[in-house]
Parts: sequence; structure tokens; C-alpha cells
Amino acid sequence: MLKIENLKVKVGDREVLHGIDLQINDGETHVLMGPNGSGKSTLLMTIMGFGNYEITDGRIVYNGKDITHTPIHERAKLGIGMLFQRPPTISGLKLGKLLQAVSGGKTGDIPAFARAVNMEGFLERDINKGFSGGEIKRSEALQLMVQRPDFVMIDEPESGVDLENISLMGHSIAQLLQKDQHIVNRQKSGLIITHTGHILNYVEADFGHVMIDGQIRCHGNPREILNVIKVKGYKECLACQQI
Ligand SMILES: Nc1ncnc2c1ncn2[C@@H]1O[C@H](COP(=O)(O)OP(=O)(O)OP(=O)(O)O)[C@@H](O)[C@H]1O
Repeated sequence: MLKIENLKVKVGDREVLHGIDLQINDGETHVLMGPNGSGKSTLLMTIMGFGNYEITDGRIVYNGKDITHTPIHERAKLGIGMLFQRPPTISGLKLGKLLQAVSGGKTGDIPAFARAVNMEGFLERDINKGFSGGEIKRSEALQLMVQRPDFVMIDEPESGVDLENISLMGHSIAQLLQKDQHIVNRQKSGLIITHTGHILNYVEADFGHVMIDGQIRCHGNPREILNVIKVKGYKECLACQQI
């Protein structure tokens, strides 16, 4: 579904990604780990197509189409969606209105989706205005559920979310990624950034990657990588034999 080749990205004057290669096939869920500031969110923002992430080399291919220079709204139309780490507050736009706009006319499911992530009481509120950290994440999850993207990028779904709501979020993300179906029947793929790995208790991931200083330095089983990081730290990932 997604193939990234030798991707180099500058933010401002600084090169943040130094040649990323990554392939995510239909039905697969990949997890991206790495220290703070290593470039994980930059990779997701670049795949989504935000303008201040300048691609200086390499390419992004989505379902066989080169989207390296495709504008963000067209990428969204092609089925790429993202849960942001720090989404903006939008005064004057109600969450319910946005959900209707991104639903593609399938508004009937909105109440059930809102219930699934405990957000029924938020549809008449301005987006993210006064929302707590966990409410912002759940609002983002709800937007993704209504939008139904084929390629789902999720930036730190657990941060700021309490234990009960992590469970709700996790089950919703698993549903979004069609985890109840066998991998050959799934049409959805995902790329999830996590520091804690809590999301893996709800969403089974197929591959894990570790980004350090703008390069992917390790590949493997996500839970094994997480356990190694917990015990030995990221430096152990530099010794990875899988690359
Ligand atoms: N708009 C920007 N202007 C300047 N520097 C930026 C900008 N966006 C990102 N950076 C820098 O790029 C580097 C990578 O940031 P990024 O947010 O991708 O890291 P990350 O791996 O997602 O970190 P974290 O785990 O803390 O969320 C950081 O040093 C960050 O300060």
C-alpha cells in the first residue's frame, strides 16, 4: 500500500529525515518507536503532505501512485488519514459539523462511533476548545473512524489518555484497521507511533521499526523491540542485525 524510498526531509534549514526506506503492505500494521526528536512525527506529517516538510530527495508511492508532491487534500481523498499528536483548536467549528463533512455522506454511524470513544457529549462543542488531553485524542480517533481512511497514521494514541479510555481507543483503532479479519482480507493498513507500547495490548502489530536521528536503525517484532528498549535502551537498537 505504501512504499517510501530514500526519503530526505528538511524542516526549516535542517534536514530531519536522512533517507527513510519503508514498505507497508495491505492489511499490515507497523509501529514506529524512537527517542524524542528523532523524526517520527516528521515522517507522518510528510506522508500526510504538510507543506512545511520539504522533501529534498526520495519518493512516496501509495497504491502504485507517486504522491511525493500530491497536495494534502488529495492524499486525504486517496484514503490517507492521520491522528495528530497535537491537533489545533478550531474555534467556531463544531466537532459534529466536521464529522458530517468528513463522513462522505455516511452520517448514520456518527452517534455509534461517538459512543464507542465516549465522545457523545462533545459533538456540539468547538473542536478541541477546552478539551482535555485525553478528550483531544478521543476526538481525533472519532474523526478517523468517521473518515474511514485506508491508510491510518496514528501519532501517540496513548499520551494523556486514562486507562479506561485507552481501552476504548484501542478497540476503536483495532476496528478501524479491520483486526477482526484475516490479514489477506484486510483493506486497511496502519503506522502507529508509540513510546509506551500500551496500544499493542489492543492493536496487534506486524512489524516494528526504530527511528534514531532521522534514520530507521532497527526492524523486527514490535513487542520484542519494545522489551529490548525497556531493558537496554535505544542504544541497543543501533546494533540491530535486521538492517
Ligand atoms: N517546524 C519545525 N521547526 C523546527 N524544527 C522542527 C520543526 N518540526 C520538527 N522539528 C524538529 O525536528 C526534530 C524531529 O521532530 P519530530 O517531532 O519529528 O520528533 P519525534 O520523533 O516525533 O519526537 P517525540 O517523540 O518527542 O514526539 C526535532 O528536533 C524537532 O525539534
